[in-house]
Amino acid sequence: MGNTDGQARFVQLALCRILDANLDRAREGLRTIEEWCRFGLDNASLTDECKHLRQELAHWHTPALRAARDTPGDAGTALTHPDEAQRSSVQAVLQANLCRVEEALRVLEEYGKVYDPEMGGAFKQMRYRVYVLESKLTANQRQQRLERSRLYLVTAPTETLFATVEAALQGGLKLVQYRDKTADDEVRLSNAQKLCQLCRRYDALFIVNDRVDLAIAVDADGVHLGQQDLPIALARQLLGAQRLIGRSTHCPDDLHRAIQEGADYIGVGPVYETPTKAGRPAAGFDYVRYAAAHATVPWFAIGGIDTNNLHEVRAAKVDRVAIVRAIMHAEQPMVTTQYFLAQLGNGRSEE
Ligand SMILES: Cc1ncc(COP(=O)(O)OP(=O)(O)O)c(N)n1
Ligand SMILES: Cc1nc(C(=O)O)sc1CCOP(=O)(O)O
Ligand SMILES: [Mg+2]
Repeated sequence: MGNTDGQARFVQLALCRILDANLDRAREGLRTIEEWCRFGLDNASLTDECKHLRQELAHWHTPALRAARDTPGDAGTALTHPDEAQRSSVQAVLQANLCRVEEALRVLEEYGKVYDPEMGGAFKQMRYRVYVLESKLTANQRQQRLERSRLYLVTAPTETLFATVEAALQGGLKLVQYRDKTADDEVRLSNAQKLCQLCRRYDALFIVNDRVDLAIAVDADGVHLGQQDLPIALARQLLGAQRLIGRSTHCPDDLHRAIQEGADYIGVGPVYETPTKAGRPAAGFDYVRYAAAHATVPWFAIGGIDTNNLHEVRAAKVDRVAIVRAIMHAEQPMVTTQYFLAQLGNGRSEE
């Protein structure tokens, strides 16, 4: 009998320690996420949601559970994973902390059911709220990063593909599209995988041209679709709400349709005729100025833009440009990228 009592007390104590440790874990993780929502994203509603979740956790974190804490006797405190010592980017910090919160809430849900019948349901509900937070955070992150991008490198299949893209990333580029109209799928998949990893290392968005299947396969940030490519609605179904979809536009009708169909950004061009898109006539500056006045999503002027004509393009109220040859064929892609970025700056072009 005494033994059974002892066992029951041991189980109760272990339960309290599990709940205490996971309440701490979830609260710390949420606080880490909250700081980014507040100071990094300046997003009041996401900040508020983190705070409310933390307050609800605090409500369950009773003195009885805290009293069970035995940090010196906890065999787990010395265990760390090498990944914890180093995070490659803010994204990695957020991802790790979202996982941490979700895992902790799952543990709280399972063991909480034994401790207090109301705990299971409460933590389950919180876990779903964290999934929603994660979706909003991911979608918002990509949109915000897109908004901040003024220079968009669209690749061409050169022998120095990876070195050139890496040089541009070292120059500060934050948005890359993999475009290769001729390679076999096997090569495209492998190139897209490598470029995607490269972009992750430099905290840059990675978009795949034309191919929704490749974008999904390599977990890209989005896809770019031309007027002859898949409809946006179908791509959205396949890619989900969080990935970016870009659409090429060549005239005002294209622009309004793309925005109405839910494109996250549009290409506007060709500004000048270009051998990269041989046979397509220039859309010209009238259309560029129309886009400047009417586009309600980020838009990138594209087609024949280089360091010599950038000032003329800027004068047509262009804040964002997409470039193929001027960077892919540059002698010094890093320096050229830095030049474009410096010229594009952060603000609006001269009135
Ligand atoms: C940013 C950007 N704008 C336009 C295009 C051209 O897309 P599309 O008309 O589908 O032509 P291809 O690139 O597929 O030949 C683009 N890729 N990126
Ligand atoms: C791929 C592409 N799309 C265009 C459009 O107008 O939709 S122009 C273009 C080619 C841009 O290449 P470059 O910078 O070498 O001129
Ligand atoms: Mg296309």
